[in-house]
Amino acid sequence: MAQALLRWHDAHQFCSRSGQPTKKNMAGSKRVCPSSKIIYYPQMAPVVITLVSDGTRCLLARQSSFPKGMYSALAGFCDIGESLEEAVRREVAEEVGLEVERLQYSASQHWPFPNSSLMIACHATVQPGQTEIQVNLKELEAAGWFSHDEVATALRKNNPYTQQQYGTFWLPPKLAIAHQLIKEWVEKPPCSTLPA
Ligand SMILES: NC(=O)c1ccc[n+]([C@@H]2O[C@H](COP(=O)([O-])OP(=O)(O)OC[C@H]3O[C@@H](n4cnc5c(N)ncnc54)[C@H](O)[C@@H]3O)[C@@H](O)[C@H]2O)c1
Repeated sequence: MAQALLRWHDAHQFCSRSGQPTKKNMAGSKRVCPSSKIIYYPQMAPVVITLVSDGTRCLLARQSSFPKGMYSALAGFCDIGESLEEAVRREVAEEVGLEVERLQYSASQHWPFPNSSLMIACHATVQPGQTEIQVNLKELEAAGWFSHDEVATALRKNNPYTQQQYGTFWLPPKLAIAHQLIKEWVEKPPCSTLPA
């Protein structure tokens, strides 16, 4: 959190209107341009992260930049003007070609890498019978459905060091909200849902 704030100050040294240097306030909570009087506040980008389920399986995906063997839930930045529900539906459709039927909010997390994001985690379901995925290879390297047993076993054994070595499937570490979302699904598949 402190590092994220320091990075934000470092990247906002100049006013985008006047081009003049901005000044940090005593608390470090904002920067002001003495010339244009514009006040700059630290910002976070909202990101939706969604664990899609068809009732019995969950959908996990990986990007080529992920460590070898690691699969996670689908994530993507919210666009300007979008609601959380719209962002979830768009991201799931764009990345794997599925239509979200229902969604349920789970939790949120500040994520400082590489810049500040507010991760908004949701469970989503698709209609049984409409589960054929079309992986968008511009965004993902691979995606697939995983059974409850496969995911529960991966969670129990989750050790990035050995699993990367053997190239077996593993999940994000505990500090990531993706891990909590997957754990939640394994322990108690969501039952109360909101219309998407
Ligand atoms: N905590 C977790 O469990 C967890 C899990 C997955 C992803 N994440 C984080 O979520 C974020 C988004 O994930 P992703 O897989 O889409 O990331 P990504 O870094 O692959 O970004 C995808 C694309 O979004 C665009 N982009 C970058 N910054 C943006 C911004 N501020 N607003 C709008 N678009 C932007 C870029 O074109 C980028 O290529 C990343 O910061 C990632 O680290 C966190």
